[in-house]
Amino acid sequence: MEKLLIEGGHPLEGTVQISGAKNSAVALIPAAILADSPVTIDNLPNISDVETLAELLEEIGGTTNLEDDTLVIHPENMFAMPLPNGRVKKLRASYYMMGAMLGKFKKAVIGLPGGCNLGPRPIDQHIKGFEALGAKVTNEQGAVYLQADELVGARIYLDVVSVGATINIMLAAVKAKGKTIIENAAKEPEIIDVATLLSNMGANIKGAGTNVIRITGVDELHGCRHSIIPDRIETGTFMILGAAMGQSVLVDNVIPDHVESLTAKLREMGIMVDVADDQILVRSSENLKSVDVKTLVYPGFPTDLQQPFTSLLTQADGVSMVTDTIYNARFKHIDELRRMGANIKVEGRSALVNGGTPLQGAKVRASDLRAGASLVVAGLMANGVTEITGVEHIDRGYGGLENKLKGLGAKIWREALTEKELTEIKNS
Ligand SMILES: CC(=O)N[C@H]1[C@@H](OP(=O)(O)OP(=O)(O)OC[C@H]2O[C@@H](n3ccc(=O)[nH]c3=O)[C@H](O)[C@@H]2O)O[C@H](CO)[C@@H](O)[C@@H]1O
Ligand SMILES: C=C(OP(=O)(O)O)C(=O)O
Repeated sequence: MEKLLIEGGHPLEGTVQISGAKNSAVALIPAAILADSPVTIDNLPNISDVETLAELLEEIGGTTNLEDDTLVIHPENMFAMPLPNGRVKKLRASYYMMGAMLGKFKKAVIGLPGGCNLGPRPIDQHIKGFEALGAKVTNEQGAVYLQADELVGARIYLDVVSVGATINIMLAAVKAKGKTIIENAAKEPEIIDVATLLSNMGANIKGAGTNVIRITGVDELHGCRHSIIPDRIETGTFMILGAAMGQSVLVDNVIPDHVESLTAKLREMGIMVDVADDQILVRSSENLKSVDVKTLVYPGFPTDLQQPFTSLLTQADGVSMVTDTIYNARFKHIDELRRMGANIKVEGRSALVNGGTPLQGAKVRASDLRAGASLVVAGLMANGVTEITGVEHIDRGYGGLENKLKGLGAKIWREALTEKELTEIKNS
């Protein structure tokens, strides 16, 4: 196990290339199960979630070949191998194995997923969708058992707007008999990306990116080649870093529309944000203004940027209120920011950030992926050295983070954990 060390206070300058989107990649890889010939996915991020999913595909008899940022998936010999334990617990997106395997084999056994601990993350809407398509679903000893004689299209209204449920139902429905209509569907760009891949495989999907998705089932899906959209959360993280420490940070290979809510908030804070076709230039400012922010479903402010954005707000003048309407317990980073000198109070779903307190380097722990991002932002702004453990969470979603930051002039490096630190973590 490793830790990240950051010597704070160095300005950032230069260009950073954004990788393919994690939350697309982790759905596109399971989607390939549905094809009957090879699927090639380009622009993959170099993250552990991608590795874990490729390994899961191998467990069910597939072969995968990862070279640079391209993954070739051979689904021809896959079978309905039960996956009740093991790797499925390492990430959230293993839930897509349910929809994809149900769609392909009409049965699946998948352990309940892992992923970031953000408070309760039920999958009742996924199950509701599978059942509406005709599957019998039971939950036994921490694994979900799915079985259908045949899948038949249905009208499914999501009680909660859910990215995972929308994609999972699409995966299960593309080969079902007849028409499926998903109402109150999520509209995130990653959903359009998955629908694009499935359509290129031969699926018939209309309305992805709106709140009603119509799918007409087809008998066969074939292989194809697909390039992943840029990661809007990595884009936003580097924009926040630019706002925090950037003399001038050019975030390259992005889709600016996907981060409009963040661009607007940064401008409200007094940050200069220049938007071009596929690049965003961010320059910090001496006087950051406090702002209130509320996370919402897309195109609202993304919950996945709430934590890194909170770190930036610690340096704004005045009090900012951060409200997470998606995950009410996504505040595990706050205690760690307090260790670094931040003045933040959590009240219910909101964090009140009393800005303008200088941050000091400290030993902190990333409890989840974006908590890790928030501590990296804080560490770069702080005086002295910050040591971040829990790096395995950061590695689930940010590929080559140190190299990208070093390229901008940051002083950041990795070290192996000492025996004492390993024991402390085990006992905590
Ligand atoms: C792998 C992946 O793509 N992860 C993203 C996905 O997670 P994930 O797909 O898990 O998130 P959802 O969009 O499903 O969750 C949104 C809200 O709906 C609730 N809910 C969800 C499903 C369900 O069956 N029942 C239910 O009540 C959740 O508890 C949460 O409060 O979208 C989240 C919200 O943008 C992001 O933070 C995650 O980065
Ligand atoms: C919450 C996240 O990831 P996951 O859903 O994979 O846990 C995230 O990417 O911020």
